[in-house]
Amino acid sequence: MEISKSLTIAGSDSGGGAGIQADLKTFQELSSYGMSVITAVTSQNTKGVHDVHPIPMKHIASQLEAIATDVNPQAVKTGMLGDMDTIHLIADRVRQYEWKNLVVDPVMVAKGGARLLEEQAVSTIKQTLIPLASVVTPNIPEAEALTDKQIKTMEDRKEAAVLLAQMGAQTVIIKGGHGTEDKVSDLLFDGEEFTIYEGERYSTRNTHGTGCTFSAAITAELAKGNNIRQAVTVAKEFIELAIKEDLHIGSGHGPTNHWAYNQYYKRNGIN
Ligand SMILES: Nc1ncnc2c1ncn2[C@@H]1O[C@H](COP(=O)(O)OP(=O)(O)O)[C@@H](O)[C@H]1O
Ligand SMILES: Cc1ncc(COP(=O)(O)O)c(N)n1
Repeated sequence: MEISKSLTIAGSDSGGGAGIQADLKTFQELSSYGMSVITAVTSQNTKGVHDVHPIPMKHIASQLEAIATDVNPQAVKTGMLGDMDTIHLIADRVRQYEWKNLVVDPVMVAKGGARLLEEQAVSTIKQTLIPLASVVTPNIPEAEALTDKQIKTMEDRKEAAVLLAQMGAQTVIIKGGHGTEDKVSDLLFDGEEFTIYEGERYSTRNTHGTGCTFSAAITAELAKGNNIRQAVTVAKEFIELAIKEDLHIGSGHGPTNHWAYNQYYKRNGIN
């Protein structure tokens, strides 16, 4: 059996809940071999982001090259990119190496409020990365920033999804974690049809890294050859269980439980 390979291009979270660490844990749990290109090292814990050290461009490029000249990933995701130059570099290399199944998680601001992307770089994401995306996965504030639209209702979300598809993304998923409804609903638009993935909204502070984990799960499933709807179905179940069965680590916004999906299936005797 050929092993699927997934790559994350993102920031490191020393606290282990988001960024590269969440992505690699998710790839591992979903049986896809994980690789990483680190764009920045954050000094972070469940209480917030305390420091950010951007990785020099030259070294981001050499990490990308090291991967491309040896092991080809079947799916690639982006997370924290920091600035315009990094976005340009990554878009350029994704094209050059002909990497397919690009999942763009347009990370802008951490749950604690720290900016992880400079404000002027929002338009660079729109112009250079979204046109290459198989899937773009903004949360509601990110979708607002990318479309310059206020999003209050499901109709607003649908209009924003259409705008993001017009920017060139093949599939758009506007995540509903920041919504105010009792249920949490993620809206998928594939250029033709809307699908709403609705689930329980769990009341917990342990949601650090939910977006990273969700997009990493989509990436791992695409790397295995699944289509986007199959990938989102698994990713929804993975993130729901990771939030529901929370771990209570740290004194702030704790991480999600990356073991929960596999433990659930073991407990229920399903393989
Ligand atoms: N309290 C919650 N209960 C259940 N699912 C949630 C909750 N918060 C977020 N999610 C799910 O986690 C994923 C990430 O959502 P969101 O929080 O909107 O993204 P981000 O972490 O990028 O801000 C989505 O699939 C969303 O539906
Ligand atoms: C390195 C890194 N990447 C992404 C996030 C976003 O995660 P969240 O929105 O849950 O804080 C983060 N906090 N740190």
